[in-house]
Amino acid sequence: MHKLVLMRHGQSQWNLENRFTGWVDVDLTEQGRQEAQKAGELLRTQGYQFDLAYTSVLKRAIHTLWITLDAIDQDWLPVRKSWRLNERHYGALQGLNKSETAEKYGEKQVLIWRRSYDIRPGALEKDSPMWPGKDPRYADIPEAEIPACECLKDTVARVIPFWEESIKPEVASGKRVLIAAHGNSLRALIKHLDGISDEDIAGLNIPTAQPLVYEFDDDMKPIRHYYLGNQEEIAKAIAAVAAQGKAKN
Ligand SMILES: O=C(O)[C@H](O)COP(=O)(O)O
Repeated sequence: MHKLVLMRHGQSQWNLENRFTGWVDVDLTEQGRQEAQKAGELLRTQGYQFDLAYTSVLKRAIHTLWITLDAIDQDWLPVRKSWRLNERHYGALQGLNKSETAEKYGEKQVLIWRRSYDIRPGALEKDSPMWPGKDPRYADIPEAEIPACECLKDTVARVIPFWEESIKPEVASGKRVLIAAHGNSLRALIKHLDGISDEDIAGLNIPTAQPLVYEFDDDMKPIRHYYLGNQEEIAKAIAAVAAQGKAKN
């Protein structure tokens, strides 16, 4: 049996402000750092140790991983960073407040932008300061692959090859792996692992900084998965993520 631990980053500044974030490199809030610390302490008390970690190239996930590894005294752990684990790119929605966007365009439209499988939001213009093509961390991505926006299907198309080619073989070889990533890059991976339909994935929301354990058989077939933390707290956090797209008035 093989285990894998997935974890979304802790609360970010734009989570707190309820803004579409995507590839904008915002940091954790103090609460987000505390959430990461609590997750690390939970992993430590339950005896988790790792051989390898993966994360994105966005600081909210990287800092979550740093804090978590420090809490389990594994700051030394090898870490592989990839843009393929980045949050889904929210295009022209990035920076907009989700509730205000729901007031302007309707909650139904925001739900479609947030949770439909293959409907993209508006694209960023290439002259936008948020266009990733000028960011040196993405210098190795062919221009044609640099996203100006993504639907979840696009995120699946970049996450799953990375899972199959890099992460899955390490887990299959017996390495204990921790992935610190983002709500939608994890939704893309979980959709693949659990065989969730394009329709049903709309109902999946991931709370911040809650360790999610996957167990696989020796053929890497998922056997079961479970959150380690307080189940009532996790259910509330999941509901809060789902409600982010509600209009205030
Ligand atoms: O990028 C963002 O806005 C969030 O991290 C994920 O947003 P969502 O839960 O609205 O998809």
